[in-house]
Amino acid sequence: MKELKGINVFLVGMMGTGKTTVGDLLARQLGYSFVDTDNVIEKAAGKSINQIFADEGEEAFRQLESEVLSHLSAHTRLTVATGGGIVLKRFNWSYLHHGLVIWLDSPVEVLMARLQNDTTRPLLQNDNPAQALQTILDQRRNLYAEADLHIQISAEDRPEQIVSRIMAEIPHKLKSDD
Ligand SMILES: Nc1ncnc2c1ncn2[C@@H]1O[C@H](COP(=O)(O)OP(=O)(O)OP(=O)(O)O)[C@@H](O)[C@H]1O
Ligand SMILES: O=C(O)C1=C[C@@H](O)[C@@H](O)[C@H](O)C1
Ligand SMILES: [Mg+2]
Repeated sequence: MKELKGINVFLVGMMGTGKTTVGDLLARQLGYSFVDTDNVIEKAAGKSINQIFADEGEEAFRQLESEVLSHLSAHTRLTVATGGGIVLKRFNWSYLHHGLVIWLDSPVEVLMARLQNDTTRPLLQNDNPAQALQTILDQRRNLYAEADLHIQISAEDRPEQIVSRIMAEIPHKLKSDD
């Protein structure tokens, strides 16, 4: 899309909101390459995110996440699916704000329905994952809201529809910033 002038697009939002799923489709539509920071971290570390959290702890994971983000920011024409917690470090925003940041915002019930049988999110491996999701969203809502574009997602929205909405919104967003 020519209006973007090659700047990177970052998808932020809660676990299960669809950053990886939507990001891959969006990259194709934009003619961009797709990168997922969680996947890059897993490949670089040679182990799963669960294993990184178990062996080294969340803070070590967050350090790796910042390093990956800083490396990616040397490139252009990327659609980046970020980890749900990328917004937590103020430092990360110095990279995110060089691109266009899109918040994919799904209600906790939708996230829960999607992730209830998923064991790959370490922060949800506890007795009450629905409560954990709600607590995390409450802590991060104001941070996600710093995104340039807010896309609200309901249970019926297919990934292709979400991509269409994003494609329609991007030119408006860039124009209004002129
Ligand atoms: N719009 C959608 N409709 C139905 N299912 C979806 C939709 N978006 C994503 N999913 C499904 O929800 C699950 C979580 O999606 P995804 O892995 O893309 O989320 P994420 O935001 O990347 O999460 P994380 O931050 O943990 O990496 C996957 O099983 C995916 O297939
Ligand atoms: O929301 C979060 O804190 C996380 C989301 C995932 O993308 C992974 O980065 C990891 O499971 C942590
Ligand atoms: Mg993901």
